[in-house]
Order: sequence, then structure tokens, then C-alpha cells
Amino acid sequence: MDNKYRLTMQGMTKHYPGCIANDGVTIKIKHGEVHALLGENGAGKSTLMKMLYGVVKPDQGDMFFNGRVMNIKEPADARELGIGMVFQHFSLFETLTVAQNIALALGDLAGHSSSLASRISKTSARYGMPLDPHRLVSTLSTGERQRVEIVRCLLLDIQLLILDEPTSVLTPQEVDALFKTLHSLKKEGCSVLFISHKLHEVIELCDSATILRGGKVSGHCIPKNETSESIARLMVGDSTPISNQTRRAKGTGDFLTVSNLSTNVQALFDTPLKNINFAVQQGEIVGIAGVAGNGQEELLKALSGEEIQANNSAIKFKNTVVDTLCPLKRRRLGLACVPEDRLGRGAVPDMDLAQNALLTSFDSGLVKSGFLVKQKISQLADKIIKKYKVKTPSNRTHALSLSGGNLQKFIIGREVEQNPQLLVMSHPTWGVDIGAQVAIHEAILKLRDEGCAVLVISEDLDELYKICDRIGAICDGKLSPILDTDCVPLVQLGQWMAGDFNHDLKNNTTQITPQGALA
Ligand SMILES: Nc1ncnc2c1ncn2[C@@H]1O[C@H](COP(=O)(O)OP(=O)(O)OP(=O)(O)O)[C@@H](O)[C@H]1O
Repeated sequence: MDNKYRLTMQGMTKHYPGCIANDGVTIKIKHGEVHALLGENGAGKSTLMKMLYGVVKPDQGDMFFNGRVMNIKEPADARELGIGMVFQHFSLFETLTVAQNIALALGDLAGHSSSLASRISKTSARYGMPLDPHRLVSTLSTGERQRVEIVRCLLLDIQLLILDEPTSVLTPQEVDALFKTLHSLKKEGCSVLFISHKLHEVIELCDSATILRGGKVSGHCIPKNETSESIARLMVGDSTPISNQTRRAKGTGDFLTVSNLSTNVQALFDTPLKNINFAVQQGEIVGIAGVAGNGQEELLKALSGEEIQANNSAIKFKNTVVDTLCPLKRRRLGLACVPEDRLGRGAVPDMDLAQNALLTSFDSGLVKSGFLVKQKISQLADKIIKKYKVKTPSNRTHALSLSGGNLQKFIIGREVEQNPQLLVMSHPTWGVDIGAQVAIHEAILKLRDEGCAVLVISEDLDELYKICDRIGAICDGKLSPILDTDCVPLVQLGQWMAGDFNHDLKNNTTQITPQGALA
């Protein structure tokens, strides 16, 4: 086999019940290149990477590393060869230090424990991503946690680094730092496989790209010679819209009013909310930016009723104080919610899509006299699948076996189809391909235009600027001012995300007063 390639995967095939996730896929990666693996949701990217890393067994296909046949049975075999993978979801133990986490993950490959801490410091400094090996993971920002995962790979004699959607959880500054590290790795001859739906980053960073569609290779390109639009076309074909016109709107009267919301720490690593005041009007979209772990989850739980706070705060839906109401009663007042964690809170992994549709829609005629109306449930699931282009063999497929982006489309569709009066969403298009992003944004804008109040909590600033009428940021449990999006330059939003907003808060005229009226 040709030694000029770091990695060759040839004729890779993997069947799942009802679908072929990879159908004879061939991909070749040169030494020292950053290679993008692109494709719409469900195209087969994760499956291909899981076969490479030994998490999934291929039905067919051959793999060669530095010209030699690879025999990978489990991730440890891949690591032994110098292949490192950073998954979308980090797998770190919060109560352990950086060094303890790395020792656990690497096992025997971590070397002697007495020297591990100094090797972590040296390696992380060398690649420009400083890390204190003795710090508890619970005290690290998301960007720093990602560093732990990357440094874990770099401690080995790394020759191929796989990054799955690495930038979706990073601030713009952290993305810059990551790209510098990847450039250093590249100079040393390390190859990088980069999976992303953010095409402008692919153009900036990647030397070449392989595009998958429907489990097959649909094309190759040199990203620098392309535009985001032309790459998107290669990914989704000609018939899917890849851009939409977004229009700003002005709301008409508050639907959600939050006054003096403070929360207590419920679990060890919660970020308590500190005196939060804001309102979302009917017919507008308000966006809250912020780096993960700054109170977003706590805010969503307080609004949905998953965590009920018995203090002097007030959360009102129109004129009803909902502070002590459970999630079901809030739903009945018009709330729909899309949590960040799609497997576990957004959907039950081991239930099929029809059952998952029932979970939040059972009030809409799907249960009669205590009995499930199975035909209606199935029809609803099919409607969501069709309208939101969810790729799945049927509504009997378990949520767990959908690709991440397809499950996200299903959950959004399920909530939007209930015609809520208040829709609270966390990261609505996280991991969703460009065609589906457009479809989801259209659905949210349509809801807004029909009078729904929408709150979007997200780290994706492009998305927030695109669809939100007003925008603010959350940092360490405190909320910045919320202003018209077109009046908040990116630099200012970045400052707010870093907690620098006390001065702006004092001067802000759009915050609500503790009594709940607009100041
Ligand atoms: N464990 C599984 N059981 C059944 N089907 C699966 C399983 N894992 C993946 N699939 C199916 O294989 C196809 C490819 O999924 P995969 O996760 O590889 O796509 P992807 O390109 O990574 O998508 P995304 O961008 O949404 O993450 C999808 O149709 C998915 O539903």
C-alpha cells in the first residue's frame, strides 16, 4: 500500500438495521495535512470515524496506516498506533484533576505517574494550550476541558488526530488558539481529520476535504478554492435551500417576564443564577450568548420548571406567576422547551421516535380515556419526520440510533409542531447540517411571526446574530443588558460573554425593573 498516505480507508461498509451508514467509502489522508470530513446529517461521518477508532466493527473494508494494514479491535489499538480522537462530548470526571483524568484515559500508555504532571505541563505549553495538571476538571472552562482531551492525545506519539465538531463549544478566542495548535501539529507532520458543519472554518483551516452523502463519497475538494456555498452544495445537492432571508421583528407585549431570579446551588457544579431580569415579548426572538457552564442550563431549568425555586423571584407567563408550577402545568400555559442534552433530556434514547413524540405532545389528542391512540401518535411522528427531513428508516427507530443532527431535527420539530406561545431552546442547531439549519431557522422565524415568544440560548454567535431580534449574554450566572441585535457589535457581545457588562447594565434602559415593568 502507498506509503505517501498517513491513512487509507478503502471500501468501508457498515450496515445498520434499515440503513447503510457507510457504503464502500474510500478516504485517503496525507502526512501533515488537515483533512475535512464533511456531509449532511446522517451522511455517515461518525460511523466512518468510529470504525477507524475501533468503536464500531466494519462489515467490509480495509484500513492502512503509514502503508501498513491496520488491525483495530478497540480504541486502545488505535491509540497504540498514534491515533487520537476528541469526541463531540467530552468524557471527563469532574471531581478528578487534569492529571488524574489523563492517567485514567491512557492507562498503561500514560507512563509513570510521578512524571505525568510535568509531561502534561510541558506538552501543553509546547502546543500553546497551557494547562495546570493539578486543577480539578470542575473548575475548568469548556475550552480548557477540550485542551485536556487534546493534550491527552498529544502525550502519545500522535500521528493522526481526529476532531469531531471541535469548535461548537468554543469562544472565538478559543477557536483561534485551537487553530494555532493544529498548525503546529501539522508542521510536525501530524495529520488531522476535522469534522465540522462550520464551513468558513473548514475553508480557513483545511488542506483538502472528502464529502459524504447518503453513506457514499460524493466528492472531494480543496476548501481554499471553494466558498461556503459551493461546499454546501456538494454536501446537500441542488434541491435543498442553503440560505434564508432573516428579518428583524419588534415584539408586542411581554409573554415571559423574569424578575430578580436567583437560584441556589442544587448540584455540586451548578452555577447559581444571580438576580436575573429580562422579558421576552410575543413575536420576537431573544438570544442569550455565553460560554457553556455560565448558568445557561440553570436558566433553562428554572424556566421549564425542572427546578422550582422557592425564593422571591417571579417568572411570569403573561399574567400568571409560574414559579411553583411543575413542567406539565407550564406546558399547558404554552411553554415548549428544547434542552441542550438531546439524549437523556430531549429524547429518551431507548424509546422509538413515535414514543418520543408522545412524551411532550400527549396533551394534543394522543391519549383518549387513558388509552394511547397509536395511529395518531404514529401519524404525528411521521409528520415531523417528513416536514423536518429526519433521516430514519421509520418512526419505530430508537432515538439512540439516529445521527446527532437528525435527532436534533426531530426534537425541534416535535416542539414547534405544538404551536407554543413561548419556545425556549438551547443550541437549536447544534451539530445540524447547513440545509437543516435553514429549515430550522425558517420554522423558528415562522413561529415568531405568528406571535410566539422565542428565547434562544446558544454559543453559536453566527446563529444568534442571524435570527435574534434582541441579544445579550450570560456570564457567571449574571445577565448582561439585552439590546437590539443590530446595536450590539460582536466585540461588545464578546466582552459581555466575559462578564464585562456592569457599566452597560447601569446605562441600559431595556432591562426590566424588579417589579417586572419595563424601565
Ligand atoms: N447504532 C446505530 N444503530 C442504527 N443506526 C445507526 C446507528 N448509528 C448510526 N446509525 C445510522 O447510520 C447513519 C449514519 O449516521 P452517522 O452518525 O454516521 O452520521 P453523521 O454523518 O455522523 O451525522 P451527524 O452530522 O448528524 O452527526 C444514520 O442514518 C444513522 O441513523
